Amino acid sequence: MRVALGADHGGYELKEAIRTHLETQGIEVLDFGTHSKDSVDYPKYGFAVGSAITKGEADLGIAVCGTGLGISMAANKIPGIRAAVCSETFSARMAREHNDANILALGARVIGAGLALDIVDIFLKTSFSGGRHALRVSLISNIERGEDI
Ligand SMILES: O=C[C@H](O)[C@H](O)[C@H](O)COP(=O)(O)O
Repeated sequence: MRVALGADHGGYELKEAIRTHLETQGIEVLDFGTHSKDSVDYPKYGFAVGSAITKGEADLGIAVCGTGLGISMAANKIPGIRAAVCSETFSARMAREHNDANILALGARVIGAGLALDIVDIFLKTSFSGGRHALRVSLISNIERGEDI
């Protein structure tokens, strides 16, 4: 599995912890920055993570900012991206099982690193369950294409 990782300055330290956590498990990480605590603009990093997925360079993504909100909003503007902000493990599991989310967004100013790493593990190990949920996800794609559903 290849995981695209990105963060702004608010998420930098958590991103570093996530990268170490994933690499320790032998998971390939594509780190799109940022690489310091200097102030940067979160849309660039949400775009980088989302683009890596839609280009097929990564299977899933993890995007971190202060709240997870701005970076997920930016990523969700890319057709085919379904970024979910999760602050607990149940939502992370459902984001994959029901919504086929391809980016996990985390708020480094919202939750601690211990919980964040549990959320990451659950997000990455859970598969989309398909079935009735596949139709619903396809309806989201229809909206992206400007179709009336
Ligand atoms: O949704 C946006 C993120 O939470 C940003 O990390 C946050 O807005 C950055 O704020 P500041 O520039 O005050 O560190």
